[in-house]
This record gives sequence, structure tokens and C-alpha cells, in this order.
Amino acid sequence: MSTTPPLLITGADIAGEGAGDVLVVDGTIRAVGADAAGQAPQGTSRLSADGLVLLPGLVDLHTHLREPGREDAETVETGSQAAALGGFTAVLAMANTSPVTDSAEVAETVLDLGRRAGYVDVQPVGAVTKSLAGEELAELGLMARSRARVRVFSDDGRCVHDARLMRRALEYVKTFDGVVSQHAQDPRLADGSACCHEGELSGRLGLPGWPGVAEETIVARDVMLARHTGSRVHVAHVSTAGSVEVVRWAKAQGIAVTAEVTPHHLMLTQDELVGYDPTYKVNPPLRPTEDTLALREALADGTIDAVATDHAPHVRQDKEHAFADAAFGMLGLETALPVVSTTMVAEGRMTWADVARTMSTAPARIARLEHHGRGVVAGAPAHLTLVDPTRTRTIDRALSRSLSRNNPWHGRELTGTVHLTMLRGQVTAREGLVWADTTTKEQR
Ligand SMILES: NC(=O)N[C@@H](CC(=O)O)C(=O)O
Ligand SMILES: [Zn+2]
Ligand SMILES: [Zn+2]
Repeated sequence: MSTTPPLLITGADIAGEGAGDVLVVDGTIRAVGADAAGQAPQGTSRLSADGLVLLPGLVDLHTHLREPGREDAETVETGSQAAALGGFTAVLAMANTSPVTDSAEVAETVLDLGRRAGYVDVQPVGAVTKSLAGEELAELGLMARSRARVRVFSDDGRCVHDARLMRRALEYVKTFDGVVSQHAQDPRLADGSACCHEGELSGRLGLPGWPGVAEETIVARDVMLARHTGSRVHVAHVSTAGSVEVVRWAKAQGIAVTAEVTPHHLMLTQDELVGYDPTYKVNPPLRPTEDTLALREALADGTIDAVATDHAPHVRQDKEHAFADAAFGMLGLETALPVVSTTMVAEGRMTWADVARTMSTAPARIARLEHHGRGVVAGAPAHLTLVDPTRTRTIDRALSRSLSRNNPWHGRELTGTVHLTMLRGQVTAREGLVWADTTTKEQR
């Protein structure tokens, strides 16, 4: 990309802490606050951001980019574009690709694809077990020491259900300050046919369900293994009130557990399933309202550390089936901030400072991303996201940059729109367009 002149962003509410100016020079935040304008060098361009909120660039702990292997559903480039449009500047790319990211080679391939695309920093997640088979540990150390510097490990899509393997993985990643992100779903309590939440509704719909306890028992086991090993465990896509209780208890004991919640589990409930639309088929399943309310409360009070999208693109041929046969997963990158804004901020449950914490600072810290999540402060890289907090938009799945269309937000009105995203001072997305749309080849 070409170098951009210095930029003064004026009048934005800075991460919910009050209005001020921010000066960006050479990809770095040079100054914040009253004296920023005074330090602007000659030739500084200005961006008036009155009424907008300026957040530190968002970080997604849980994205499926599908490359290598399923480039028909998503590529690193298209997923990165969707991420930039969603206000993200870094995403963690899950390991359930084909081949699986269980070696340094695949991790470096994904890293390089991300760099080539250039919209967000793509940080590969490493598999915990070879081929996600749950039998033998993957090359955790080699991935950690590779150019990709892998710190987050996950068999996501599958649960590391063997307690002995989970223990060994935790011991191993501790040596380089890594973390295991667990897809908590006991395969004995949630068998292969389970496709929704088990309860009165699944009975009425005639669909095989899986109960919340299949998640909760794994979360409980894992926090005890984290305590035993002194290592860090992260709970991916927490979906039940019971899991929240376990995490709350574990944190009170000082156990190194962190947790994420998806935008869809914050806003949608199992009631969406009455039309049997497979768009709403996801793991863990949409749960009853009581769980949704507990998740909102836990995110607001800090029990749940982060929002993570679990962006899971699928092609039509995999999704357009009878509910029981369709693939699990839904899109999330472009709508995460608007969903959090609508359910949490507009409803008075969280402030914009809380959004900065749960969508940037905390996820970057959990993933040990040194160059992200440092906030809107002088000296930090200029990863910035400008949000129009009052602008309402009706989501249209046809306008998505994702290659897939399994978008549960289609037709819904969401308040809070990403206006601009900046990675190291370069605009990656602006008003619904990505950088490549507005830049000629010669300028790149
Ligand atoms: N969330 C999903 O329903 N699906 C994910 C896997 C996962 O996150 O478990 C996928 O890879 O499609
Ligand atoms: Zn998962
Ligand atoms: Zn996932």
C-alpha cells in the first residue's frame, strides 16, 4: 500500500471515554486529546468524526476462514474483507481447514495468505490434536516457534474430550504462555445426530437435541485441569447459564480461565428454530431465553471476557438441506459490532468502553497479540475503528463480502454501523467499501 499522509481525527468519542482528537502519523497513534491538533505536522489531513465513536481495532478470537481447503465457502482474502468491514483489524483463523492447521507449515501458509490480502492481521490458531482426530497431540511447540508464533490452540468444531490429552496440551502450551480454546461439547452427551438445544421445544419440533450439561461438564472439567496444570484455558462460544456459573466460580478461585460469547448467542434464542430454517443451525445451538439473558449479564459484568464471532461460512449445497442434515454455523464478521451495539449498548447494558474491552483489549490479551488491543493511546499502532452509534441499517445478505450467504441477520435492523476501519494507519474499509474498491492498482 502507498504511504498515507498524517491524519487528524477530530471530535470522536474516544473508546467511550469522552470526545477528543487523535493524530495518526506513519501508522502509529502519535497523540491523543487536547494537544493532538497542535502536534499535527504540515500536510496533515483531517477527518471530522463528531458524533462517532472511535474504538481500538476489533480483534476476533474465533473466525473460520476456510482456506486452505474450502475456498468455495470463504478465502482468507474474502474473509479478511468481511472482517475489515466489520471493524476488525485482527482475526484468529480456526484450525479446522483442509489440511488441518496442525503443523508449522500450514500455520505459516495461513499467516502469509493473510499478509498478502492485507486487510487484517490473520493469526492462525493451531490444532490441539493431529487432524483434529483427538488421539495424538499436534506439533504444538513447532507451531509456537514458527514464524506464525501460534499461541492459541483449538480443535474447534470438535471437543478435546480425552481428559488425558487435554491435560498434556495444557501442560505443553504453558511452556510458551499459550492457551487452549475448547469447543466444549461432550460427544457422549451430545451425539452425532444432535442438531439443536435439547428441551421441550426440540421435542415439539421432532429434532434431536443436545443438553446444556454436555457443555457444562466439559467446562467444569477443563477449569479443574487448568487449576491442576496452572495453565490457561479458554472456553469458546459459551452458550449456557450453567457454563457461566462454572466460569464465575473458577475466576473467583483465581483459575486462569477466560471465555467468549458469540453475537448470535447474545441476541438470538432457540425460538428462531420454529421455521426449521437451517440458517439458525449452529454449534453450540441457540438456547432458551434464560441462557441468553445470563450470557448478556456475564459479558457486562466481566465473567465472560470477550465477544468472538465464530464466523462459520458454508456454501448453499451444505446448508440448504432439511434442518437435521444441514451444516452447523452462521456468518458473523460483518455484523458482530452492530449486534453488540444493539443488544448491549443501545439497551444500556454496556458502555462503549466495555465494547473496547470485550472486542479489542481482552481478546488481544487472551491471544497474546502484542500489536493489537493496546487501546487508543499514544504510541500504539493505529488500528482504529470508527463507529456511527446511532445509524441503523437493515442487513442484506447479498451485500456481504463473505463468499457464503448463511446470514442469520438478513432483513434485521441493527443500530451501530462501522464507518471506517484502519490497520496501521491505512484505511481498510470505509462506508461499506473495502480498500481495493476505492484504490486504483497504481496506488497500491
Ligand atoms: N460453529 C459452528 O456451528 N460451526 C463451526 C465449527 C464450530 O465452531 O464448532 C464450523 O466450522 O462450521
Ligand atoms: Zn466450536
Ligand atoms: Zn468455530
